[in-house]
Amino acid sequence: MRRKLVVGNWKMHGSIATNKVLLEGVIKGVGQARDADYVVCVPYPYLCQAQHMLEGTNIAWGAQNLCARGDGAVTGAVSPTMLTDWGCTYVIIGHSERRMQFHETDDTAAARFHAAQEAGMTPILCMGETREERDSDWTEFIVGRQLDSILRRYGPGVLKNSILAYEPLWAVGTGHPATPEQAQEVHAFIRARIARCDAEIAAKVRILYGGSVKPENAAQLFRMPDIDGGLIGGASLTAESFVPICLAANALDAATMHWAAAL
Ligand SMILES: O=C(CO)COP(=O)(O)O
Repeated sequence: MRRKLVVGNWKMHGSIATNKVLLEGVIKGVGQARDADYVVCVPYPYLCQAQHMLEGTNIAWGAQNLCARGDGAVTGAVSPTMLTDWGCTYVIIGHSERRMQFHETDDTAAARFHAAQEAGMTPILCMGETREERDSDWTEFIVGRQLDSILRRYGPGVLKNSILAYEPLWAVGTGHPATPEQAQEVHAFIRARIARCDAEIAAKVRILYGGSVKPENAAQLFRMPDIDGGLIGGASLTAESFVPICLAANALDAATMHWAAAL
């Protein structure tokens, strides 16, 4: 039984004042929801604020990227141990915006994925195809390649302490999410590909869906058998939209768990 997980990716949004309102709202709305896991991935300058406000709550915090190298002469970069110093337990790796705008590759994503784990954090590896790639029927080729960049280097064992996220680029920030069936199809593909290496790990790894998840569509997406929660961009920026998404995951999980326990 996989616990649902909802991760907010604030991207490059926020200020000390607006974060305070947002986090207070999320703590109030989600504080009692114990049947799923919650994380917010904030811009680096706000890690201190996130730690200060979230320590002792049921909401974890993380970063949106890291440098694979240890402390050293790398101007502008942030090392894994700097993140753990601020209590980060999660870090997003290989987001499509990093791949497209900062020329990150499968290779650098793999190195950062591994560096995050070495520092004791849980990496959230993002994968997904563009609209053109989907229209050309390349979805499985692209997502398979992105997944294999990790599997081929480190083997399936590294997935024990990691999260995978399917984020089709055509759904990110567009207001046009994948249908639950479209997302499920790719999630099942990812799980089956891992199962070829290790069936037990494949059954346990959590795979999130990201791309225009909103309160209106979260429950339908989270109900699919291979969708274990969401990676939320725009809708994670206000408590009014983020809390209902978190609660959708919580309610589903509680309901399924009770159902499973009754069997
Ligand atoms: O990129 C995303 C999360 O990482 C998804 O963004 P949106 O929810 O704004 O589509």
